[in-house]
Amino acid sequence: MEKLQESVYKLIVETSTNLPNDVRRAIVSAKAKENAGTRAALSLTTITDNIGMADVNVSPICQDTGMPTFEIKVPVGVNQIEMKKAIYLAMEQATADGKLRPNSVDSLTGQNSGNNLGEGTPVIHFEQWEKDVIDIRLILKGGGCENKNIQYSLPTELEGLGRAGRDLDGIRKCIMHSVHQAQGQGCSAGFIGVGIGGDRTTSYSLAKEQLFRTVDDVNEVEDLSKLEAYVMENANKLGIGTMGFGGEATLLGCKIGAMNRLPASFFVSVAYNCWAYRRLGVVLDQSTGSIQEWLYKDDETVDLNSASEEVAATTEEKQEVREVVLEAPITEEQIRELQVGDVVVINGMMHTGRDAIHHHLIDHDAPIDLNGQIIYHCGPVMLKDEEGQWHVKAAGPTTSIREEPYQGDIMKKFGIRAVIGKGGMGPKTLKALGEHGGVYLNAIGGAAQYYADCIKGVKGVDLMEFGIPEAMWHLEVEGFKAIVTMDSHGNSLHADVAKSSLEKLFEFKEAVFK
Ligand SMILES: O=C(O)C[C@H](O)C(=O)O
Ligand code: SF4
Repeated sequence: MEKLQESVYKLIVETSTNLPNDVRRAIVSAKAKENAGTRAALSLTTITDNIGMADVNVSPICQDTGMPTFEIKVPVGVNQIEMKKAIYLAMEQATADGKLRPNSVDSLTGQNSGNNLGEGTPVIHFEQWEKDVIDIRLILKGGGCENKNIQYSLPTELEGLGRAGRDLDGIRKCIMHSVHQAQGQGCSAGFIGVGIGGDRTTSYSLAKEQLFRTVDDVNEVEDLSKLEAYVMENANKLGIGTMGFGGEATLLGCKIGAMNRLPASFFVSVAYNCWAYRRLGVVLDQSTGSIQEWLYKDDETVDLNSASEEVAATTEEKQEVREVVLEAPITEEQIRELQVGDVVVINGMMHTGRDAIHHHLIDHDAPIDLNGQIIYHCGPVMLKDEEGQWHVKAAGPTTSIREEPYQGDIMKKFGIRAVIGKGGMGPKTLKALGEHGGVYLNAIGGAAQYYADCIKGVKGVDLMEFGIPEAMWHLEVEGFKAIVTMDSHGNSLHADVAKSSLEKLFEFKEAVFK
């Protein structure tokens, strides 16, 4: 198995940097359905540009390279202990090369292991089979979409949909509800895997297994096939849209599996995967470990730009967008002029801050003067060169709602004027934006290459003890674009979309599968 480590390394790099064709086709076809010039179409263009940049740069599509999960089938007699060792070495190498972000954190101390290895990371599942080759599939599913997974225990009452019983229609309601509760926070438009039955653990595993089916795969079970088709048609009527900005494309794939359950239990588990649906596989020679075949790859070069031009030529509808250039330090007056829908173009400095920093700043001083400054909710992939200079390898926004308990207080305490993130924030932050004179800017989740390209210099780093993703990086940017989705006048696009999509969810209350 002398080639095994190298083969696994290639699998990791390709999975992190090169989105499979079935996913590309789904994204391109979603883009074709959005009217040119709308926020949804512009977001999808950023996403397709980002996919292309990751190809060229051979760098992570999204900075969150997720929980690496290997599903492996081996012939009887293959040494699984040796295989694990090779996987660990490949993981370390991919992390050192900036293809994976160091993502394994001690749950009690918060210490980042730095090499993506640790208790429970990576996830490796082995299964024996009768074939004489090794099949390794890898999924890199990020934390933001993982947080939007949901499990239902039937029967239950669902907001907007009423009673969900222990039948196909109850399952239908759970799935519709799951898409609604995710809103844009898992970087919609997304893909869902659904597991019906099992116990709480196996139900979720079954849901995740569905994510290994290709987007165009048709379910062999007739009832499930009908349900998959129903969900694809109707979840997209909720109007949540890409990034939760509203629009036609909310869900790009739905795959459902069922397994037996206990008489007393009836679980429906939904695994939500963002548009950055990174999963690939390889078939390996069992004696050398060399790659014989790639899975989820085909020879087509999917044209990432085709759809937008076609639609631009045939549609007249365009949203008028006002562009405002900002450079820190920003005054309260500048912030008060901004309205939901404006596009802000940022030049100059911004500072990253996410979970650990927000927790820290509540009862500590900031390492720099943050008055009038911009905080970017981002945990980048960084590499240090031989001269000790840091370089940004990937730097998209993280889900902002996690900072909801802290954000308003921190903005007021330090005089911060703008925060950039994705998925929006809640009423506490909205109120603080009004009182203090602050703004929330939504960047496109997952577009880590696109934003890394706007970062022209790393001017320093503080609080490195929190690990690379959680440290405070001081970044100089040029032409960094984000959309005002919460302003200082009490307006929130996120609250509006949550409300209108809930009203639409009510329309799916009546039984469909009797
Ligand atoms: O950890 C991150 O960088 C982002 C995360 O995947 C998220 O979606 O919030
Ligand atoms: S930031 Fe968005 S695209 Fe990236 S892993 Fe998180 S949910 Fe996925």
